[in-house]
This record gives sequence, C-alpha cells and structure tokens, in this order.
Amino acid sequence: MKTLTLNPIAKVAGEVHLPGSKSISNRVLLLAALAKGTTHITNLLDSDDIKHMLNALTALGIGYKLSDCRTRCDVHGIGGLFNHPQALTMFLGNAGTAMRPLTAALAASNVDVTLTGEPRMYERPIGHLVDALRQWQADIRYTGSEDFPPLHIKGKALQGGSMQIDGSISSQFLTAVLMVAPLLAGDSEIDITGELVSKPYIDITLALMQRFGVTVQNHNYKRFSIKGNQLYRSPGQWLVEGDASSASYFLAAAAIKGGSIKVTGIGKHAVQGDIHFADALEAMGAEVEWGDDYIMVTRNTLNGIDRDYNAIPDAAMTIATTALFAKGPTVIRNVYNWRVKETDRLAAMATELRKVGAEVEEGHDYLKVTPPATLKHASIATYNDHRMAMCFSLVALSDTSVTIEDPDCTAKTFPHYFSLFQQLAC
Ligand SMILES: O=C(O)C1=C[C@@H](OP(=O)(O)O)[C@@H](O)[C@H](O)C1
Ligand SMILES: C=C(OP(=O)(O)O)C(=O)O
Repeated sequence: MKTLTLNPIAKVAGEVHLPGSKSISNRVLLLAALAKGTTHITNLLDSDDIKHMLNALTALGIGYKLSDCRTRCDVHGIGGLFNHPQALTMFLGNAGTAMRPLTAALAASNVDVTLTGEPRMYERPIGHLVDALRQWQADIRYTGSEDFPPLHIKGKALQGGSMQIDGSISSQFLTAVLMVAPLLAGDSEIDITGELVSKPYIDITLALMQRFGVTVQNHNYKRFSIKGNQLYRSPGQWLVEGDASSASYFLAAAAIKGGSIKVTGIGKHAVQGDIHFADALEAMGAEVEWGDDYIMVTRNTLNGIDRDYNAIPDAAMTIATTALFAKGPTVIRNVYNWRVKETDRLAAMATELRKVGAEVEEGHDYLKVTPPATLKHASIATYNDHRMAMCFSLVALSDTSVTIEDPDCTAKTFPHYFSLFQQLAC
C-alpha cells in the first residue's frame, strides 16, 4: 500500500485558492442538466465525486463540454427530466451527492437504471429516501440488501403530493426530493420526521434552486412546499464557491502553527455552512479575518471547547485533530451520522487519535479528545476516507512526523491536497 510520511513542519504561512465546492459542483451539474438553456460553470471541482456525476450525465445523453483542466463546464440543459428508456447501469463510486439526488431525479424520469457504487456505498443507508419516493409511487427496488444501494429504478412520471421523509440520518435525502419536486406534475408538501440533520446543506440546495428560478417555501425546516409543473432556467454563468470543508485543513493549520493562512474563493457571504468552522476555531482562540472572497486565520493559543457540530459534520472532523494542539479536552457533539459516511468516522477517528497518544472517549454520537503532552509518530489508517487522510496531515505540525496510509484516497474531493498542504510549510 502506498504511504506518505510528512516530516515535522516548523511553521506554515501563505495563501490557497480553493478548488470548487463538492456540494455545489454536483448540485449545479444536475440542475444545469435539468434546466432550460446552457450553464457556463467555472471553478468546478475536479475530483472523483464530480466525475461520477459527469459520467451519469453522459450516460443519460446530456451534452456538456469540459475545459480548463476540467474546472470549466458548459452544460446544455434539456429543460425537464431525463429521457433515456434503454436500460443503463451507472457506477457512482462513493459519492453521496451523486447517488442521492440522482435517485430522486431518475425515479421521476423516463429511464430504466441500476445505480451501483463502491462496497462502502452499499453500507450507507438510503432507505429513508426510497421510502419517501415510494409515497410518490416511485418504482425503486433494492438489488442487494434492503435499505441500501444498489438500486434498480424504473422511472416514470410522478405526480408529487404529500410526503413524509425522515431527516435524522442525512439531509441529502431531502435535498434529493426538493430538487426534483418542481418538475413533477402536481404540487408537493414535504414533511420532515425526526430531527433534520446537517441543515445548512438544505440552505445550499434552496439557494441553488432559487438561482435556477425555483422558489421553495421552507416552514422552519419542518415542512417544505413546492409548486409543481415548473421549469429550471439556466442562470447563464455560474462561479462555484471554493470548498469550505477543504478550507478547514488549511485554516486549522494556521491556527495550530501559523503565520497566517488565507484561503480564497470563499468569504463571509458564502452559502456553505462549513465556513462556520472558522467560528469554532475562533472560539478555540484563533484569530479570524473575514473578507468578501477570503477567510484568513492567524495562530494563537488554542483551548479545547465543547460544542454541537451537527450543522457542520464534515468540517467537524478537522476539529478532532485540531484538538491535539489545544489546551484541555475538546468535545465534538451530535455527530451520530459520522457513522454512516465514508467509514464509521467516530470509530475511525477514535482509533487513530489514540495511536498518536490522545485519550479519546467515543460516545454513540460524540467524541471527547484529550491531547497528550507530546504526540507520538504513528502510521495512520485512512479507511478509504479522504477526510481521515486530510485531518491527520495536521499531526505533522507537531514535533513528530506522521505517516498517512493510502494518501490518494483524497481523490474523492481533493486530489492535490497533500501538495498544497506541503507548499504552506516554511
Ligand atoms: O448535501 C451535501 O452536499 C452534503 C451533505 C452532508 O451529508 P449529510 O446530510 O448526510 O450529513 C455532508 O456530510 C456531505 O459531505 C455533503
Ligand atoms: C460525507 C461526505 O461525502 P458524501 O457526499 O459522499 O456524503 C464527505 O465528503 O465528507
């Protein structure tokens, strides 16, 4: 297995222009495909998750042209749902932002599709989404285990109507039904059961739908009302914001070992909830400066904090390794759904943090990290989880080196992460 050893880094400083947001890239690609007109997307993320969405669009006959090292994409929308009656099989890797929204869009299209993925995708539950779509009479069948992909979808015109959807495991299920609802014949009322998790991702969905000309009524994240029989219209140009989750590693590095680091491509008006990772760093003691198109963090002494991170589950992982450099314990609360992402992130994080010397309490939905006096070298297993690999790069900001196993797993969202990270060393 390939490994990467990062030697101790004495100081970091500099500027990073962020690759495009994964969440926005895959939403915009899908909305652009369904919209009337051509959408000219710039700063598109070039990573595995996005390739899976693009391959799906190709298979469905959507015309698009990639340029500028795949960061520019001109998508020719079809002004409605997909129409590809010949049977297809689509491999979607482990991309939740492809699997979930495509399931809903395809269930309402004239298609006959089997959605497959990596082995881990078959352990990530999708039952709440399928149960919800079946209330709209969708024809979806599990071809492996009940409640998990792979799925066989025999798409057909759906009327919409009232639906109850469980929001307690993933917000991506709600995102999926919201995006397809305006294209159905009738109006829809979507009621959320369970406490909706990861709410800011719903804000991203609603903001993007709005830019494509569709308004959703959000009744306090409990009920959503959407008029049917609408059309998405291309907004023309679209610049994808930098990825706020990817920004977290650089901002944390500055807080731990700056100098200052400035990330550009996101700023105080960004639509991604993960920008609030910077607020958590500030609460730990870092200095944060916000611009229209940048966030800059400067080092200060860090203290452990105890917080609810349900709104920012991805960036919260970065807090877990930043905690190694704080004074006192750090508690990361209300992140049960870490267990159903790329790996069981609560278990994986606890195991690997202990290897570098931390004392860790792993709860059902929380992690308490007490840093050691000095960190130990370890070879970090990454569980095919890009965020495990990126989070543990921060250990090199101590007096010890760290070995990252399978560093190429960052290809899911950030193929060039390690070269950018190492360039900040000074
Ligand atoms: O909608 C999105 O773009 C995402 C929502 C979140 O998932 P959950 O809603 O499952 O927490 C997040 O973890 C994921 O990386 C991207
Ligand atoms: C949970 C993640 O991915 P996905 O979009 O596949 O859910 C993630 O990127 O941390």
